[in-house]
Amino acid sequence: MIEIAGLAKRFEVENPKKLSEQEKKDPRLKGRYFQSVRDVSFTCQSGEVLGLLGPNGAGKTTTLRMLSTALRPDSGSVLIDGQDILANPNVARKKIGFLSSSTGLYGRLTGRENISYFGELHGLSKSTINARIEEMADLLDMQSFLERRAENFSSGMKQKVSIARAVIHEPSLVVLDEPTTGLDIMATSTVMEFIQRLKDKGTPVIFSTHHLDEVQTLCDKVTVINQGETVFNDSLAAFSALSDGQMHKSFLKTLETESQEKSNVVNL
Ligand SMILES: Nc1ncnc2c1ncn2[C@@H]1O[C@H](COP(=O)(O)OP(=O)(O)OP(=O)(O)O)[C@@H](O)[C@H]1O
Repeated sequence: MIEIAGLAKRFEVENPKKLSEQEKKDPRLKGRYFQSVRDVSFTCQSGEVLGLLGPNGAGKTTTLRMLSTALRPDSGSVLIDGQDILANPNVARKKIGFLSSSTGLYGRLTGRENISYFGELHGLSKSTINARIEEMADLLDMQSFLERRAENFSSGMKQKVSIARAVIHEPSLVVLDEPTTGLDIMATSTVMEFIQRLKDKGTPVIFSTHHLDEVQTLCDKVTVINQGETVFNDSLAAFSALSDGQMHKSFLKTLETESQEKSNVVNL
């Protein structure tokens, strides 16, 4: 189980001229700092899939990077199975499988070598790595390109190898930043089936997405972030009930939530 409470992260603005027009008007901009994440809280238990939603720039990636220890929060806590991961980042790296939206593959290595390299970094034996790769090659439909160099992979091939690489060590929590962005329908459904399989095994999965159909199909819980703050945190059923099952309307409704009402909506 993972418990996140009161996460916050601000960045120093190096060049205010480079801010977008939207960022210049954003209430999170305070002098020389942009408060990307102001107050984010949610929990995800064994066997649950949590969908993290929010408009562009809401703070989803920043939040997921803090969970994965790639970024250190300014305040707040992250507990995995009761362990404080901010105090024990190495424990966290063993327990979490993180798919970042920006990490690339090594182009000169084959798909297999890219995955294997991460397995070695995690201290797995050659035989364990090979067995895991075989299993994931089937689940993620990678057999046809596993021995090819990654430099000419399509987006779908890259994403499948990146996912396999992120979970090679069988982490107890999987965090995926927009896992299906840019993928075609076949690759998307393979990735979704893979998430479903993790769920069936009892592994909690947290993933960010802009695709509400994925949330409807896979998620038990929904967390919506707007301008760096949690504005909704409850079950999929409660999210759906905000607007008689019309997911996009539910989403828009959560964004209308005033801060004063937040404490009523956020149900930790
Ligand atoms: N290293 C950084 N330095 C300065 N500002 C940053 C940094 N990282 C993120 N931000 C800003 O913080 C805000 C939140 O960014 P983040 O990438 O977390 O949003 P997001 O919800 O993942 O958006 P999207 O849906 O577009 O991927 C954005 O305005 C972004 O420009």
